[in-house]
Amino acid sequence: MDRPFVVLALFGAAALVVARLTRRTRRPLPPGPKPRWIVGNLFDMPSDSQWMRFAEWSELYGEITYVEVFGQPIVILNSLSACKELLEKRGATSSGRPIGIMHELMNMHKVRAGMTSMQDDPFWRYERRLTHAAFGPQSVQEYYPIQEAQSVRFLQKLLEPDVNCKKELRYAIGQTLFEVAYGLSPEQYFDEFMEMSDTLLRSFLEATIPGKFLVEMIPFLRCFPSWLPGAGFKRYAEGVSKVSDRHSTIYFEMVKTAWKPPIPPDEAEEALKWAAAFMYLGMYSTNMSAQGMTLVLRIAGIDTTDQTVAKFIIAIQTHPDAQRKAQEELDRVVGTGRLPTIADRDDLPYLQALIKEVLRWHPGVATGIPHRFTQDEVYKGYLIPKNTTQYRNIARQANDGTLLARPDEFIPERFLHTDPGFESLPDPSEIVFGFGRRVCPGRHVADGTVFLMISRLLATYWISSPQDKDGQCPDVQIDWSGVDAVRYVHAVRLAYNAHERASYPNPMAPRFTPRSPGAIDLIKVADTML
Ligand code: HEM
Repeated sequence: MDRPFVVLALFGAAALVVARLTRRTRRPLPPGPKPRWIVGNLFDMPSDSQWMRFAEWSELYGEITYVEVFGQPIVILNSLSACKELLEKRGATSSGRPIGIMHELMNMHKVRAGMTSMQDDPFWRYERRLTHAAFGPQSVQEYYPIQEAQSVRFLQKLLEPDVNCKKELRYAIGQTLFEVAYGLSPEQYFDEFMEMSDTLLRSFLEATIPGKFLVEMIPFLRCFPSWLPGAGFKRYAEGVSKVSDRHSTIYFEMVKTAWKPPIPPDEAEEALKWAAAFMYLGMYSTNMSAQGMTLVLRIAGIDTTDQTVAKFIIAIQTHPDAQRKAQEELDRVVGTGRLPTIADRDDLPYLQALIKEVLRWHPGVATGIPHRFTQDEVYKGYLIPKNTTQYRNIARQANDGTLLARPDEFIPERFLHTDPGFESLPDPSEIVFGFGRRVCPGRHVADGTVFLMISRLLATYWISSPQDKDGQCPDVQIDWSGVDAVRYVHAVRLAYNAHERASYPNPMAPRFTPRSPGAIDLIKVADTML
């Protein structure tokens, strides 16, 4: 970074710190690592594998850790009970989002990324209401035919020689979300859209990492022209902003004539009225709130769901016993003459336990999407000042050694609650989708997609690691150390790529072998039409 730029940045930060120090603190702040002068805990903050550092802090400081970066207060909620108390019971003061300057510069704030980056205000509450109408537990039943058709399409693709499994999986999940959100499929634009969604999600999440972009701590830096040395963040944001624009514009143009809103017609009319109000207030630069809403549903929903099914595929190759047990249950309950449907779910306890373990094992959104406290709060005698940014250590909660034995291992049986001591084990879907008012609104959609994909894969294929030229199955090596919201995606891809780099005869890991000639027939005749 350039020297004048650093001097100005430090000057701004010093002003912030002085302002903060002069504030009278009535109660102690929660414990945490000692901050340095001006920069605070900047150098303590990990830029990746955040959840692991946060977990180390939880050993030292307990269920809530306090840090500061350039005067910006941050708390990390490590325990489930702190999350439930502060995010669910006191959701009225803990459901804001940090004011994301990078998100604004990347053109995601208020307009493009829709509700994910909106504040806890009437507009956001309205969008949540619409989303609930479209994706609540009852409404999602309408999408089962879409999810079933896409799962069949995926099974059929796997019959083809040299199929690229990860590409086809992503395609199936992406198409499901497109059809759910817009009632149509983008067909010729699909690859381009998926690539853009990838960029947008990665940039969105990167901008939530504390200390990653100085401008988040020192807002006046945003006024610097992008050609100035050291203002690389602005050039980066401009690049992402172009992707945001293209993503929205083409897609909206394409769907505006054919859009079947995923909400009842009277609500759609209401949405248009609100959109007009947004435009009037300058909150939406163009078009309608539905654009932002459905855009974020796709971006927030594709990678998370794709990686959950990918995680299953990785886990199951190395756990043949779990695979065999789930298949025995499916054969007994569903039989081999048809594919499983959502209606079978309640009769498949082992499969349900397996899916819970997939959700729990290395959760994808490891530290959640940060919230902001909109008022001072007091928790167990500690002050959490207004405007504090807050992370949840979801990955640690899912790996809490006091609640479950051998947390690193993949053990579906732990959710059958047959072992003494496991009775109090929380359901992972109450952790990995977040908490309180901001809880993931797409969780019931994800639930259906994940169940249909996993149950149908197990019903028809035996999934194993690829063999090398000597017929040996190499171990799947995954570097989980980089797991957090951003890196997780890379970790799963690494697992696939490891095989690709090793150039096995079939480079597409893993191997899907139809379980029987009957299974092949079942896949071939299954309907992909809605
Ligand atoms: C297994 C799949 C999924 C996981 C693990 C997941 C997880 C999460 C988490 C942890 C959050 C943050 C909650 C918070 O801020 O406290 C979130 C937010 C969100 N998710 Fe999901 N999600 C998944 C699938 C989906 C799907 C399929 C959709 C869309 C249909 C979706 C749409 C959203 C949206 C719009 C938000 C932002 C909500 C807001 O800010 O009010 N997610 N998700």
